[in-house]
Amino acid sequence: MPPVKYQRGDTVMGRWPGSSLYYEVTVLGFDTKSQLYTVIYKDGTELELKEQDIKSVAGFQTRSRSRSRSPSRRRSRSRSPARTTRRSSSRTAAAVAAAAITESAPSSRRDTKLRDVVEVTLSPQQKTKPAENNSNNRHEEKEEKQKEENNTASKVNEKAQAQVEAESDKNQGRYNLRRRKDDGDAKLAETRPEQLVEKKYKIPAAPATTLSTRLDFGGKIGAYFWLLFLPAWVLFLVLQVRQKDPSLTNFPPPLPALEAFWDAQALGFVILWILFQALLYILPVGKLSEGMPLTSGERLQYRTNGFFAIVVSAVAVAAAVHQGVDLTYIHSHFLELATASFLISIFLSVYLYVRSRYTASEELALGGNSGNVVYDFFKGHELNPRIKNFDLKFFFEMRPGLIGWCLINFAMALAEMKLQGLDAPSNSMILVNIFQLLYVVDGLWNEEAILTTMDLMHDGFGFMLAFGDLVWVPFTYTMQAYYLVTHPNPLSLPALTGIIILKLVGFYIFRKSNSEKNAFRRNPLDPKVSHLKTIRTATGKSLLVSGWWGVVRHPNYLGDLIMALAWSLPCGFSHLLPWYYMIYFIILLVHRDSRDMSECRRKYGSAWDEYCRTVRYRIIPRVY
Ligand SMILES: NC(=O)C1=CN([C@@H]2O[C@H](COP(=O)(O)OP(=O)(O)OC[C@H]3O[C@@H](n4cnc5c(N)ncnc54)[C@H](OP(=O)(O)O)[C@@H]3O)[C@@H](O)[C@H]2O)C=CC1
Ligand SMILES: CC(C)=CCC[C@@H](C)[C@H]1CC=C2C3=C(CC[C@@]21C)[C@@]1(C)CC[C@H](O)C(C)(C)[C@@H]1CC3
Repeated sequence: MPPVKYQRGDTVMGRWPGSSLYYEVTVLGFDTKSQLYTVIYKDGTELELKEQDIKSVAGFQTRSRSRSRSPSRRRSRSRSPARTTRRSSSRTAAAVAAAAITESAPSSRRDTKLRDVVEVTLSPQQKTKPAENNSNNRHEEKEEKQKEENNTASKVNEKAQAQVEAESDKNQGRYNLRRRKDDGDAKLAETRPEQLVEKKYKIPAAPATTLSTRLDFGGKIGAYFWLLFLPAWVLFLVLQVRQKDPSLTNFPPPLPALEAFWDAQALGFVILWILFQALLYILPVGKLSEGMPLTSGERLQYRTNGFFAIVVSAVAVAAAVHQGVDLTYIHSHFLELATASFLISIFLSVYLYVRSRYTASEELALGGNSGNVVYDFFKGHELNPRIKNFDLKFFFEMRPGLIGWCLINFAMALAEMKLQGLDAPSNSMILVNIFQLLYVVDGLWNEEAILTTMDLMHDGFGFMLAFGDLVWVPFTYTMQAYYLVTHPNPLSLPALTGIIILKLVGFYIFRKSNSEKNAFRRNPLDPKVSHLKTIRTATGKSLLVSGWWGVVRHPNYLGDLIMALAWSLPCGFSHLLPWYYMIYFIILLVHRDSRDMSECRRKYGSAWDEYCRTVRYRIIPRVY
């Protein structure tokens, strides 16, 4: 086993996750299994870092000493990554970073015997008004920025500098990256304005479990559970919806013979469908969009021609129907098609896991790196698996399953007409079809926006997403349409109108909020979002605190949930089954919200806490 490079108690420079900024940290330990160092930043944030994200202090110090500074200023330079003072609070994060890398005095004065570390923090000047316009300080800021730009130390981080400068003229909130409380949900430690606070804290005896290693979904045991439960649940739903009376009193649904699951033709159709979508994806039609910067600073390119793909698919399906292809096959062979998709998702997940074992560590997702085969297989290890320019995660999330969902819904409408002897689908079926088609078309029209979502930016690609994209979406999101085939639910005109209004309201919130965040993440100076208030974070990125993202922390989830309600209502209240999506979606989004909270807290430290204090509710204003 190679020797451990940095020892417990060493003071080194650690990269701030998600950025290329380095701050002074103290090594708390090294986990041989995960090969990660647990380090503590001066503000008290504990993280796990890979060896390549750690550098010795010496390399940084050589560039810094040429600066002449007043003692007080020098003192303030030795603080935590995001520390703010009256003068420095308005500096760019890169400048703060430059500051952070220039001095190392306090913790190098550490008494290693006592294992104490001196933490110096300065409270923000206007902590109670985090998102106010700091225009009075503009001139001072510019001067300060100019000085920082001339400083050779700031060159260490040119990329971050450029990114942050793009945001520097915006309304900026002030933040304080203090030592975080465990329940950092908007509860910051009391701070005294304009006061230098010296704190001492002990290095824990053993490396603390940090947020970056916290395993989601119930950890390793949970991964086993979900691997079995998710396919079993899809099977249950598919068998249940086929029943004449799909109520829970008829549980469990009768299990069909093994042959009923398998149909080679169904497998062939699914493979053809995926290949057809892949072909549309690689066609040099449509825009090439850039993803968010990776930790390396690189940006991947994505062919965002999803709208083109769904239009061509619709034309192809219409042509096939016109040629006499009976799409009700999808209804009558639902189980076989689901089984075929499941097999493909297993095959894909195994491929993804195996290739992730040979992938360079900087291309791996932060999660899905537990060292446990089952957990990593489930959660996904590689962040952006690609075959040449073919991005697998992007493709599978946006194309075969999503467009397949609309195809299945359409097939259900035809099946309803056939089985109920109708000339046209029922109003309920039309609503469900149009609502969900609108959702998918909107997603594909705004395909670029997916590049700023959690899945694309943070999650690895493994079984969970592969199964989610290929099985879960097309075979469970279609439950309402499937249910309506044999369970008609006539709607009165007022009910119909009410449901349409509800859908439109949900859609408006969903679209506006997603577009606002996407526009902001792509270009904070975009006139559509440049007037919004923000909080700057130590990574150089800012957080919106007004507009939609100032109402609740996940306005997009709120809109999505309202739409989900509008999808279930056309099915009436006779059975729970068509409400399954609504119930599942509440659980999914509440869980996603808490995952995102942890991730953002890890990334943004107390700037995130500040955001949470300002925007108190997660999804539903004044309720949750
Ligand atoms: N139908 C379905 O099955 C599902 C639909 N969805 C929908 O997909 C969409 C995307 O959802 P999801 O990926 O979960 O999450 P979001 O699109 O909400 O992305 C979360 C990220 O946004 C950034 N962010 C959070 N708060 C702010 C802020 N105040 N200002 C600026 N950026 C902020 C953070 O990333 P960073 O700071 O790193 O940029 C955070 O990690 C949603 O509309 C959701 O409803 C999601 C799951 C399933
Ligand atoms: C239980 C289980 C297997 C969960 C897997 C979750 C996935 C099904 C979802 C995770 C995020 C998704 C998104 C969409 C579909 C469902 C999955 C893959 C999405 C593509 C639907 C269309 C929207 O417009 C969207 C683009 C915003 C959305 C993005 C997230």
